[in-house]
Amino acid sequence: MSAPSSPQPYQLGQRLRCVWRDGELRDCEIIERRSTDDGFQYYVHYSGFNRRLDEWVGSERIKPLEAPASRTVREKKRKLDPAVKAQTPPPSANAHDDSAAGELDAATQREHEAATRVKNINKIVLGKWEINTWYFSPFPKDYADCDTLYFCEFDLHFVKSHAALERYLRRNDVAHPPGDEIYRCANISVFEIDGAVCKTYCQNLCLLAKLFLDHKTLYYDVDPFLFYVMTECDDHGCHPVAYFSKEKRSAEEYNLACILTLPPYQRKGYGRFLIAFSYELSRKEGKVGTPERPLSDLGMVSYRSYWSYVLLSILQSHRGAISIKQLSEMSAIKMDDIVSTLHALSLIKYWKGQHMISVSPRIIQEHLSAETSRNALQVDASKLQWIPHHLREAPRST
Ligand SMILES: CC(=O)SCCNC(=O)CCNC(=O)[C@H](O)C(C)(C)COP(=O)(O)OP(=O)(O)OC[C@H]1O[C@@H](n2cnc3c(N)ncnc32)[C@H](O)[C@@H]1OP(=O)(O)O
Repeated sequence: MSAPSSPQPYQLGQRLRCVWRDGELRDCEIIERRSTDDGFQYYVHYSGFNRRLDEWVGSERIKPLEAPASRTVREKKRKLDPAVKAQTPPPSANAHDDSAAGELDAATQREHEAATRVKNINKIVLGKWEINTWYFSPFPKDYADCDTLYFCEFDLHFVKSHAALERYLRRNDVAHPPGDEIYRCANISVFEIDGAVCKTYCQNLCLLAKLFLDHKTLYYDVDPFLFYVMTECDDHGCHPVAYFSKEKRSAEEYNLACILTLPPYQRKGYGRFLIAFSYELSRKEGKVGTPERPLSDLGMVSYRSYWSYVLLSILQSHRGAISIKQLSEMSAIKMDDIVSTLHALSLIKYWKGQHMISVSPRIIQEHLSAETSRNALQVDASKLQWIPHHLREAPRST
């Protein structure tokens, strides 16, 4: 009798089904394949789900595509609305393909996916955290295929091993990000870092952030940007928890280019705090602002939540009629974002060529009641020490 021949490996691009973490089968596509001592491992993308859920799996989890996806899985997918979708913390969230994909044209989207299809770094160590990454990031060639990268959380220098990090930290006694501390309130500080001055730090921050941002392409050209790093401070230093970047000059009224809350700190209100902070900076500039597009799925829910809260709060305290323009002047939110938010809340009608805000105190109260029961971290504008970039003295040449 001859030995049974080993099964044919699955092919790249093949559509199959894969056992998901909850034991259910989900439709998937094979993106990449690698051989191991026991056979093959496959990098799979789950159809209709965000790429941050892509993962390497053994062949035992893969099944042929015989029957259509089970009704339970399909029905669950359909029932999830954008806010509910992301409620389980990512990357294990049931987050479907993000809105960003819809905002890019199909060719750009295909090109982007081809270039970044397999995650290169699987984990990072940053301060006390070991964090699973979500997406590909273009680290220099020598580091591009490390399973884990080790960062100094204060200057973002990265190395390939724990031992190398320990050696580095013994020689390095910084305990906060570079740049100027422009905000301090209780244990929270925000540092402003100029991309043209602290180039390496800002490039490293972009590379690190790209591990959690799918559709951003700023990595090396950091000179035109300012970076705002939010930290939690204790006796050991100011530990980074979130950041956003902002163009020094934006022709499109962008007041924020990229925003990230590090995964261990997500869902604590830090993203909302930084979004509010970005509008506080716009207010100081005497401008309205809007985030750079495309927004990710998580970016969209965060902005929608912030815009809704701010607009409803103004409407609640305002007496008499109010126009979109007035709302924009009071909030520093761009008019288009106000219109789309009020549409989403069904609080606006288009009548005789004009937008009419139509709202009752009861509806406002209903929307805001969930908000007021939470203890959201607020920006205290009196603690912000900041001069808009265009008003600063140009550095004297020597
Ligand atoms: C312009 C751009 O840069 S778009 C790209 C945005 N950045 C990314 O996608 C990077 C990865 N994601 C992140 O870093 C974070 O999810 C951020 C920055 C988008 C949000 O940061 P967080 O600190 O988690 O936000 P925060 O806790 O303040 O929550 C803000 C709101 O977003 C919503 N939200 C945030 N994360 C989730 C989630 N996983 N599931 C459901 N809702 C969520 C919540 O509704 C919350 O509103 P609430 O206050 O009404 O509950």
